[in-house]
Parts: sequence; structure tokens; C-alpha cells
Amino acid sequence: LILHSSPLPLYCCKTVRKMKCRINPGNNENCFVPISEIIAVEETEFNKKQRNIGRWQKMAKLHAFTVHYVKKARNHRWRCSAATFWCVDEHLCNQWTQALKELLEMQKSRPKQLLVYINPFGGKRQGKRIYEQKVAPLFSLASISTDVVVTEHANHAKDNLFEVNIYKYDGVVCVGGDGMFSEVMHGLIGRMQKDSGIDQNNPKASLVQCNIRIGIIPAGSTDCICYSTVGISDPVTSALHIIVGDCQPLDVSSVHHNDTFLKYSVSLLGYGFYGDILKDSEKKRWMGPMRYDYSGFKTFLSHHYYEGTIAYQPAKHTHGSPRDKVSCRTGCYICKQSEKQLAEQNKEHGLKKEEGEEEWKVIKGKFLAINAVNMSCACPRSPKGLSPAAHLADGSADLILVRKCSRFDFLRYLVRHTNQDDQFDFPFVDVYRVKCFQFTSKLSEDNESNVMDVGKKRFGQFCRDHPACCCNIVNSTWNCDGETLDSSAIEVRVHCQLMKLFARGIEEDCKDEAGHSQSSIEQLL
Ligand SMILES: CCCCCCCCCCCCC/C=C/[C@@H](O)[C@H](COP(=O)(O)O)NC(C)=O
Ligand SMILES: Nc1ncnc2c1ncn2[C@@H]1O[C@H](COP(=O)(O)OP(=O)(O)O)[C@@H](O)[C@H]1O
Ligand SMILES: [Ca+2]
Repeated sequence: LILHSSPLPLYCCKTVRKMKCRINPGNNENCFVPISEIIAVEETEFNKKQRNIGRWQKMAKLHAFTVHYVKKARNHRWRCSAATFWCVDEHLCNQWTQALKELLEMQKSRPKQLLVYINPFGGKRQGKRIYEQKVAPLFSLASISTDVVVTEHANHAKDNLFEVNIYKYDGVVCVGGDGMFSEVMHGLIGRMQKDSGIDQNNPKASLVQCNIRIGIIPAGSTDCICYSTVGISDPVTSALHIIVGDCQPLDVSSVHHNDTFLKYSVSLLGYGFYGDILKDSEKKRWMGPMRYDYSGFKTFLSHHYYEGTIAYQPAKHTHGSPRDKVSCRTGCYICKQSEKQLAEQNKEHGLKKEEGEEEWKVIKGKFLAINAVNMSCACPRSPKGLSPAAHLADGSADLILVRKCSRFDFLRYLVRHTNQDDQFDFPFVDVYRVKCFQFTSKLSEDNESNVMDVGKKRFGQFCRDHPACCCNIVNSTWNCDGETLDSSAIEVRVHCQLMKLFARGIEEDCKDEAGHSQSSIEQLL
């Protein structure tokens, strides 16, 4: 461990009793742990049974302390491991304990007080058990105090965040899925805007950043936000990222309809395929996470497509492209550069002028799916995600348009989310990196009088001569981070790094990311 330079010998034995950590028995080699990855230091009662080194048997009294630290395992998984050090000199032992505790005190980004919301009905309904058994003991070991709210109804957490004194907390933790995260995020961002007198209904408003970090303990059905920002959906790993005080900024998209605020989104805004899956699966909540497989299959067979018009402004401030072969990783350079670039542009031109001057690109067509993603949307079902090269904090979203195609081609597209092949390499799939976009369905263009003025003008010229078409006469629904939106015509804008998570992005060094073998169905396709 870190105690090599001790003037007197300190002996170390790894112990697994307290935290039930798995370690390799007989693995007594040195390991180096940065202070930033120490979870806690505790004085330890020296147990006679631990005296397994012959010459120490005769000693009358031994003094010991235990260092609990993060052990990095495969696939971005973190575990809590422990090492106990002992020696005969009580003073030396105390000095070490004291010195280590002081070093931990100096880690200023670590949270001391957290507000925790648990959705007891998310995913497999294990949220409460997961928190109590896996997370609370770690928080208590790390001397983090918590106020815990087990939610009693939808929107409980969101409403509560408008009432409590949020400023006394170093962070808010949500135990649940993407929907639960979304609720907590709306509470926090909404509260920040309210306290700063900013009108969320103004789509052009410059929103106030939220510096109270959110931690996600995955206990939902998809857990895409956790997976895409940590690299794994694992409650213990997430709890450890919270304890060490990690910080990952995140882009947030605001969604408006007719100057009315609808929702924020951080992962997927999906119309068509993913909207239809969500709408159908909500009726099958009793099935748990399986509902997405059932509804996914049903939606795939129904093969609905929707006609509409999209207008977007390309994200010119960022160097990245959705077709890049490199992905966003811990400390991402592209995210840092893009943030700087955006800040400079805003200082020079002012947001309104700049947006007004830039050209809008307009695309109309029949789509099986329209997906706007602020992050890769990697999840256990799709380890590389809907847009593998999307960035967590570059102030842009990837807009993926899947045009009407055969069922077979759509299946080939879907299967590429699960293997190493490029899902954008199809003639019916287009992808753009954007900073804002608007969508209007054919139906609302024809029937609604309340389409945004600016949109109406822009879309009008394309729709005037359009002949009656044979596509669906109903609209799809927008899937916004796992929640449905009531309106199909929307206006979306990416707010660069509006909030922060207790995470560090996906670490580069992963031990076994590759090694994906092709299944027979993939070979066939
Ligand atoms: C041959 C079959 C191939 C299947 C390919 C599947 C690709 C799956 C990609 C899933 C991307 C999901 C993006 C995340 C969405 C979540 O916000 C949302 C809500 O998640 P929650 O239930 O709150 O955890 N889940 C869904 C399925 O809409
Ligand atoms: N106590 C509760 N009862 C019913 N619904 C709740 C409760 N707490 C939270 N919710 C809502 O449940 C929805 C889904 O929660 P989530 O944790 O994302 O689970 P899942 O991943 O299974 O969808 C969220 O929209 C959230 O607002
Ligand atoms: Ca982004």
C-alpha cells in the first residue's frame, strides 16, 4: 500500500470480513492506492486470530488500523477492498491513522451530506433493498450523512426538491432507473431556475448551471444514463464514484412546444420506434424490465413509420463527428475544447444573435425512428449505444434519422447496436451533430394551427406541394429519457454542461471491452 516509507515496519494483511469484498487469497503483493481512492481509514481492534505471522505471536499487544480502498475490477466495476496494518508501537499507529485521516479531509470534492431518493417500484422493485444492503453501509463507512426519502408516488422526488433546503446538501442521489433520474434532474434544474428567476418556458433562456451533483444508483430497467457515464450499471461501483467525489459535467437538452416548457433530456429523445416501445411498455409495467423486450418485438413487427419535418442547426463549435471512431472517455479533450469554444462564441455574439444568423438545415421524410441523443446511450442491451461517438459534455446532440426501409433492413440496423459494425453505414440512416432542432409531424403541420411561427415559415415551403401520402395517420410519441411527451411538435436546444454527475465518464483502460464474438444471427445478417 502507501506505507512503504514507514520508519518502523508496518505489516499488512488484507481483510475481507467487514465489507464482504472478494479478494484473491494469498495475494500479498504490494499495491499502490492514491489517496483519492481511499474510502475510509479506521482504527482496528486487533483480533488474535489475525496473528498469523509466527514471530508476532509472542508480542503482548499489537495496534492496527484498516484502510478501505477502491479496487478496480474488470469492465469498469469497482469494489471496496481493505488492508489492515499493524505494529507494536501505539504512537506510530496513531500517527499513521491521523495522517491518513487528514489527507482524506483535504479531498474537498467529496460529499459529506447527501439527499437520497429511492423509487421502490423501479426495475425489478429492488431499489430499497439495493440501497439498504449495498449502498448505505458504504456511505456510513465513508462518514457520509444522508437524508433518505422513499418515494410514495411519481413526482414525489421532483416536488420535494422544490420544498427542501437543497443548498445544505453536497449532492442528490437517486436510486432507480432513467425515469427516476429524470425526475430528480427536473427537480434540481427547475429549482435552480426558479431561485434565479429564470423562466423555463422561454426556449431561448440562458439557463443557470446546477452545481449540486446527482449520483445514480442503478435500480431501474434500462439504466442507460448510469451505464453511459460510468461504464457499467452496478450499485456498488456507483456508490464508490459518489464517495470519492467524482464530477462529470453533462449536456442537457430543453424541450419546448409553442413557448411552453415540456421536459429536459440527457440521454434519448426518441420519436417513432423508441417512442412507440415506451408507450406500449408503460401498460406492461408489471412485467418489469422484460416489458421492453415484449414491446420491442411488438413495435418491430408493427413497422410503423411517421412523416414529418426536421430543421436543425449543425454543431459547428465542436471538432467531433458522430462517425468518429474514438469515443468520449474520462477527461475528454473534445468536451473541454467544445465548452471553451461555446463560451467564447457566446461572449462575442450573444446567444440570440448567433442562433438567428446561422442557417437551418431542413429535412422532410418518412421515418421509422428519429433519435436525438446527448450521450452514447450505451446500456446492457447495447454496450456501444445508439451513437457510440456521442459526447457527454460537448454541447451537442447526435440526431439520428432512420428513414422508411424494409423490416429486414431495420432489423440489420438494430442488430448493429449490439455488435462492432457501424450502425450509421446504411443508405436509410443519416446522422448529424446538432446544437438545436425542431420537429413537426405531417399531421400537426396539416391540422394544428399552433405550430411554432418560425417552424411554420421554414417548413411551409416544403409542404405546400406535397401530395397526400400513405403513411400513418396517427402521430408517434416522444420518448424523453424514458418518459412520454404529450406533444409531437417540439423544439429542442442543447445546454452545454448544465448539470453534473458523481461520475468520471468511461475510463480508457478497460481490461476487456473488446472480445465480442459474432453470433450466428449476426453472421447471417
Ligand atoms: C435484434 C434486437 C436488437 C436490439 C437492439 C437494441 C438496442 C437497444 C438500445 C436501447 C437504447 C435505450 C436508450 C435508453 C432509454 C431509456 O431512457 C428508457 C427508459 O429507461 P428506464 O426504464 O427508466 O430505466 N428505456 C427505453 C427502452 O426506452
Ligand atoms: N413511489 C412511486 N410510485 C410510482 N411511481 C414512481 C414512484 N417513484 C417514482 N416513480 C416514477 O416511476 C417512473 C419509473 O421509474 P424508474 O426508476 O425509471 O424505473 P424503470 O427503469 O423501471 O422505468 C418514474 O417516472 C418515476 O417518476
Ligand atoms: Ca453531448
